[in-house]
Amino acid sequence: MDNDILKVLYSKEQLHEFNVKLAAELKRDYAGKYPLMVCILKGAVLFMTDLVRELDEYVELDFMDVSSYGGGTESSGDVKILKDLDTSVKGRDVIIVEDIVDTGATLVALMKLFETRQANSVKVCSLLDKPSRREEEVQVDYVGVTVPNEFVVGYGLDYAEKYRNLPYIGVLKPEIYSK
Ligand SMILES: O=P(O)(O)OC[C@H]1O[C@H](OP(=O)(O)OP(=O)(O)O)[C@H](O)[C@@H]1O
Ligand code: HPA
Ligand SMILES: [Mg+2]
Repeated sequence: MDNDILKVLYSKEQLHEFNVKLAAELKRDYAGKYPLMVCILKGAVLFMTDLVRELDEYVELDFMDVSSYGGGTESSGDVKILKDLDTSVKGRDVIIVEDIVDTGATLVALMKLFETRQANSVKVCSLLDKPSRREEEVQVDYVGVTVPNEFVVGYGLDYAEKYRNLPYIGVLKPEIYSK
């Protein structure tokens, strides 16, 4: 897999630092609150499992699978719920945990949904933010790092379902996309 990578953007050590920073912000804002942390599958799974280990607070975890990218690098803009939550969000303080906010389409759909379901509060914690590609206006409350306008893979992020298990985040060699 390493051979397919053009450059590493964030090393394993840097990703750990982002998690420590984000956990400190969440601890400060959610002390004594027992938030419901919603991991958006599949991309956010590695991030959320590392983030919560830095938290040292009571939190509830749930998982939702939504998808808009199919196998490629462009959002279809059509967000489908593939797996819904097990928990009711009514009256809860929800933290949406994302690996990346790109066009914003996924988040807009989720914010609307949780509002309809009467969550007490909904905030967004995303490891990566790519504001250069935004098509929908969304507020990302907690950001690990702002990324350049490149398609990134690793640490949960895929290209055609591959590379999620890379321990770092990087950019693929151009020839990988033409295969
Ligand atoms: O801001 P957007 O343009 O909506 O893009 C961000 C979303 O796209 C990716 O998920 P994807 O739909 O590819 O599913 P996956 O997490 O299973 O890869 C990523 O994990 C975010 O959830
Ligand atoms: O840059 C990205 N990489 C992988 N998946 C994604 N989904 C939205 N943006 C990206
Ligand atoms: Mg994806």
